[in-house]
Amino acid sequence: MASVLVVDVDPFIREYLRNALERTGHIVSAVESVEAAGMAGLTRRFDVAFLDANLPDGDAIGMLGAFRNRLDGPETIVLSSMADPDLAERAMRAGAWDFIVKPCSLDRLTHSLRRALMYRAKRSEALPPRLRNCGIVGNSAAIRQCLEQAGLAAAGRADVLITGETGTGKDIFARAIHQSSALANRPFVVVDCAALPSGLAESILFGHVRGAFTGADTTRSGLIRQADGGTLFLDEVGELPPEVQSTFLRVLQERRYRPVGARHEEASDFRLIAATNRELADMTAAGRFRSDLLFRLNSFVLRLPPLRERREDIAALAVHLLAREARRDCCEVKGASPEFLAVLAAHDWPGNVRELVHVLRAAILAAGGEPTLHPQHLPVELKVCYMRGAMGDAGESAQDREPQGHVSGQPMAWREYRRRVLDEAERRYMADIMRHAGGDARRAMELSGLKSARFYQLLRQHGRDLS
Ligand SMILES: Nc1ncnc2c1ncn2[C@@H]1O[C@H](COP(=O)(O)OP(=O)(O)OP(=O)(O)O)[C@@H](O)[C@H]1O
Repeated sequence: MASVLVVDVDPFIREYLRNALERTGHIVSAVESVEAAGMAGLTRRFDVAFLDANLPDGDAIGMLGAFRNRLDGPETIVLSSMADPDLAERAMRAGAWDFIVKPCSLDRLTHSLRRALMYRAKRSEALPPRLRNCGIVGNSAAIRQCLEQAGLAAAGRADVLITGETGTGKDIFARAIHQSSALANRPFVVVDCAALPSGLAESILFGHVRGAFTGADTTRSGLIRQADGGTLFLDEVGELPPEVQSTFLRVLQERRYRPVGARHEEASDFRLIAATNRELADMTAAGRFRSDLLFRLNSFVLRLPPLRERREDIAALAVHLLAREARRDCCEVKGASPEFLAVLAAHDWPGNVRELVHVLRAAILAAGGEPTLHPQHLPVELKVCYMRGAMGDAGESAQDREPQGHVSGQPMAWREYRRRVLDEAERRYMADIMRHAGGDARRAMELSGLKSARFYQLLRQHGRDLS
C-alpha cells in the first residue's frame, strides 16, 4: 500500500485515477493545482505523484524539481496531453520517473506505478549514511536522531533548515552536513543575516556593478556567486531584511540572481542550509517573514534539542570541550571532578552548549594552575541552583516521603518494594548528609564514612532529586 498524490487539472482524470488506485489498496490524494500540491506536500509524505504537465497556476516541471529536492520526496510520473519530446526531456532531466502521454490505458499507469514503488523500496533499504568525523558530541537518543538525519541530509542535495535555541549547535551541524556531502571540497559561504546592513544587503548577497550606486567604484561579486558549486549557509534566516526576502525566494527557485545595477542575470548552483532560533511560523503569522519563503525553506527540517532536554550529554560535552579549549590555548587538559560535573548537570543551560563553553572557559581561568576543576571554580549561580535541587523541598514531611508499599491499592512484589524503600532511604540520607555538610560534597563524604567511589555514585544517582 502506497501513498499517492494525483495532481491534474482534469476532474475526470483525478476521479478516475483515485478510484482505480484506491481499489488496489493505495491511499490517494487528488488535487488540481501547483499550489494545492504544495500544501498537500507540507502536511503529508507521498511515495509517488502523478503530475499533470500543464497545470493552470504554475510550472509543474519546476515543482518536480522541488519534489526531488526533498529528502523523502515522491517518485514522480508526469502525464501530458501532448507527445512533446522537449517537454519529456525537461521532465526526465528534472528527475521524473516516467513520462506518459494521455489518454493511456490503466495498465500503462499501474505498471509505471509498480516499477516506481519497487525502485523506491530498494532505495530506502540502503543504510542511512553517516556524518564524517565532525566534532559533534553526544550520545542521547535525541542527538543520535539528529546525527542520523544530518547524515541523510549530507547524502542528498536537498535544502536544509536547521532550527533550535541559541547555542544548540546549528552552526556545527551545518558545517558537518557540508563537510560530509559531495560538496565538501567546494566553498562553504556563511551569511549572517542578522549582521546584513539593510541598505547594503542586496549588494552583499548579489554583488553590484561599477556605478550601481554612490560609492560603487568597482564591480564586486556577492556571496551568492562565491557559493557557486558549494553550500550557502544562511545563519539567522529569520533576520533576512524584508526587502530581500522576495528577491531571495526567486534566487532559491531558479538559482539565478541579478547583481545590483546589472542588466543580466547570472547563475549560481549552490546548496542552501539555513538556520534560525526564531519561530518562523509565528513570524509569518505576524507578517514579518514571507510565507512562500518559509514554505520553500521547510522542505527538510532538522530540529536541534535544547541541552536541558539531553542532560546525559553534559558530562561528555564538558570533557570534550575542556580538551578542545586546552588544544586551542596550547596547555594541559584540565580534569573535572565528579562534583563539578554534578553541578553542571543540574543547571538548565538557557544558552545551551555555547553557555557551557563560556562557563568552562571561565572555570579554567579560575582554576589557574590546578589540574582539576571543582565546583568552587564555577559561578555562584550554578552552585546555588545545584544546592537548591540537592536540598529540595525541606518543608515536605517524612510521612509524605514514606515509600509506598502499594500501587493504586494493589500489593507489589517484595523485590520491587525493597528496591523502592532502599532507593528512598539512600535519597533521604544523601539529602541529610549534604545539608549537614553545608553543601560541601567532600565534607559530606567524610561525614558519611563512605568510600569516595560509592559516595559519588550515590550523589550522581540522587543528586538531581535530593528532596
Ligand atoms: N553537539 C556538540 N558537540 C560539540 N560541540 C558543540 C555541540 N553543539 C554545540 N557545540 C559547540 O557549542 C558552541 C555553539 O554552537 P553553535 O555555534 O553551532 O550553536 P548555534 O546554534 O549556531 O548558536 P547561535 O544560535 O547562537 O548562532 C560552538 O563552540 C560549538 O562548537
